[in-house]
Amino acid sequence: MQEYASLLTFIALTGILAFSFYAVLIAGQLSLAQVGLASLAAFTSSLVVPADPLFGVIPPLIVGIVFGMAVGGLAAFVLGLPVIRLRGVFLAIATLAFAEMVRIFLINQSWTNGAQGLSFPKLVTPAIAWIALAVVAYWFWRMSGSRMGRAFAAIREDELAATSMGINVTRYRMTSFVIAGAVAGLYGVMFAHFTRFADPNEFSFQAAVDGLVTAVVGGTTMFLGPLFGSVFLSALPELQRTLGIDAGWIRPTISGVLLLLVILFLPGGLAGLIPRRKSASRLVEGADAVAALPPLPARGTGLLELHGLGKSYGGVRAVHGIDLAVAAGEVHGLIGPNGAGKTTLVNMVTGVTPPTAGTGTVLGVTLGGRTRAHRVARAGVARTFQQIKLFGRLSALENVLVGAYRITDDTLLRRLVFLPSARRKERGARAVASAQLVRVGLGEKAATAAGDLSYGDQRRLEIARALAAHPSLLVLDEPAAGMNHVEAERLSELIRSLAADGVAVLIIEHNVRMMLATCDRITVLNFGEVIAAGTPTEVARDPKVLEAYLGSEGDDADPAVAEDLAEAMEELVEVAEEAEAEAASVEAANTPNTAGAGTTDGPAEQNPEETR
Ligand SMILES: Nc1ncnc2c1ncn2[C@@H]1O[C@H](COP(=O)(O)OP(=O)(O)OP(=O)(O)O)[C@@H](O)[C@H]1O
Repeated sequence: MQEYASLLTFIALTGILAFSFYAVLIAGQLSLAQVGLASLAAFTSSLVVPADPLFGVIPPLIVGIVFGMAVGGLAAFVLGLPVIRLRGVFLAIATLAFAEMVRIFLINQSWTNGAQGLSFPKLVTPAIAWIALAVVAYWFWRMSGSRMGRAFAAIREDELAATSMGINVTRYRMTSFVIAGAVAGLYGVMFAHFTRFADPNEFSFQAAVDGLVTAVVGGTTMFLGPLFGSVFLSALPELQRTLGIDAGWIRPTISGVLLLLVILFLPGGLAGLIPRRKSASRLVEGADAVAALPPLPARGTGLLELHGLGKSYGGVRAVHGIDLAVAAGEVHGLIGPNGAGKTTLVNMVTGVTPPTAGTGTVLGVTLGGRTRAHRVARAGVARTFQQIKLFGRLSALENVLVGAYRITDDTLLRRLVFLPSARRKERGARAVASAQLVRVGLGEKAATAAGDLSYGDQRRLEIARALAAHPSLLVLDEPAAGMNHVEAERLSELIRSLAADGVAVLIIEHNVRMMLATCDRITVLNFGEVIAAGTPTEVARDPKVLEAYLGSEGDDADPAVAEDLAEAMEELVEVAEEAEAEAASVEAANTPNTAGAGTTDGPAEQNPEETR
C-alpha cells in the first residue's frame, strides 16, 4: 500500500513538473530551465519554512510553497530578461546553461550542504500532491479558453500573425516564462518535502529531459497532456516490476521511442487523441455584441499618411520616397510588377518592418522607432499576408476569435471563479467572430481546423480574422491569389461593402482587372518608387503603367506581347470607366444619406493606451 502511495505521489509531482514545461510549450517556447528553477525554490525554501505553523495558523508547507513559487517566478523573470527573444534551440541551450549554473552554484554553497544533500521535513502526502496537481491543472484548463490562452496558442502557431492581431508577443512569452517558473517552484518545494532529502544533483539534465518528455508525450495543445504523460511514464517502472523485468535501460528507451513517435505521428501528444469538443467552435448569434462595437472613424478622415517613406536592405533600395494618404471609407490599391516593393510598403505600414527613411503615421501611431506591429494593430490596423499565415491547428472560429483580441477583454481571472460576466464576454467575442466568419462565407466550416481548409477558404478565413479586429484600416496582401473568377468577384463585392461601412482598405493584388473594378484610387509602384497614382481610369490610361508591366521600354519589347498588353489595357480602361460610372451613380443615389452604414461623424477612433 505504502508503495502505491509513493507511486501516486510521484505521478502527481511529475505531472506538476510536466505542467511547468507545458506552460512554456503552449507559447511555442522550449525551456530547459525548469529543474534549475525547481531546485532554487526547494533549497531556498529550506531557509524560510518554519517548524511550526506561521502565526499559529499558516501551515509550514504553505509558507514553503508560496515562497518557492515566488522564487521560481522571480528567477524565471530575471532569466527571461536576456533570453526571452531567443527562439527554438538557442532558447533551449541558454535555459539549459542556466539550470547547470544553478546546480553548480547550489552544490558549492554551505547552506545547501553541497553534494551531500539536505534533509527536509516530510510535509507532503499523496492527497496534498494530488490537490496541488488538481489546482495547477485547473489553472491551465480555465486559461485555455480565455483570451490569454488563445494568445498563447496564436504565438505558438505563428508569431508574426499573432503580433499582427495586436498580441504583444514578448510580454506574453515572458508571462508564460514566469508562470512556468512559479509551477517549477511549486514542484521543487513539494518534491523536497516529499522525498525528505534532496541534493542539487537530483535536479540535473536528466531530470529536465524527463520533465520535457512527459510534457511532450502527454501533449502540448491540451491541458490534460501533462497529466496523461505523467501517469503513463511514471507507471512504466511499476509495470516493469509487475512483469518481472528489472532493467534500468527500459524506461529511458521507451520514453525516447515514445517521444520520437509523438513528434513524428502525433503532434498533439497523447491528449491529442481525445476528440475536440465541437461545441467549442459552434457559431453564436449576437447582433447586440456586433452593434456594441465602437464606431469607425467618419468617412474621409485621414487614417494613413506617408511622406517620403523608404526602406533599404543594405545596398538594396526596396522602397523609396513614397508619399501616400488613405482615408476612411476608401479602397486604395497598390499594384506593380513582381519585386516592385508592394509587400515591403505594407509591412512598413503595419509596423512589421521599420522604415529607414521618411515619416509616416497610421491611426495616430508614428511608424519606425519603437513602434511594433502589435501597437499598430491595436490602433485599428488589421491585415492578411501574401503567404497565408493562419493558426493551422486551431479551428476556423478559433482563428477568428484570436482576430477579435483587440476588441475583447481578458477573462482569465473571471473564468477562474466562474463569474457569469466571463461567459457573457466570451459569448460577445464569439458572436463577433461568428458574424465575420459568416460574412466571408465560412459559417459552415467554423469547426474545421484552419490547416485542413482549401486554399481559397484559407484566404477568406484570413480576411475574417482580420475583420474580427473591427479595423479602421484593413490591409490585404494579394487576397485573390488562387481564387477563381467568381470568387474574386465575390471578394471585390465584400471589399466594396466594407468600404461602404467606413473601413479603409489598402490592397495589393496582381489581378489588375479586379483592382480597377474595386479601388477608388490606385498607386502603381515600380522598382520601389511610385510611377503613377490616381483613379482606376487615370492609372489604366497611363503609358508608364503599361511599360512597367511590359518590363522594358516599348521599343525593345516583343511586338506581339506589346500588342496583347495594349489590348488588355484598353479593355481595362473600359472596365475602369464602367466601374467609375457605376460608383458615381450609386453615390448619386445615396446623396441624401451622406455617411455610409456603420460610420459616424465622431472623432477618429484611437486606442488611448497606444496614443499615450
Ligand atoms: N528582407 C529583405 N532583404 C533584402 N531584400 C529584400 C528583403 N525584402 C524585400 N527585399 C527586396 O525588396 C524588393 C521589393 O520586394 P517586395 O517583396 O516588397 O516586392 P513586391 O512588389 O511585394 O513583389 P511581389 O509582387 O513579387 O510580392 C525586392 O527586390 C526584394 O528582393
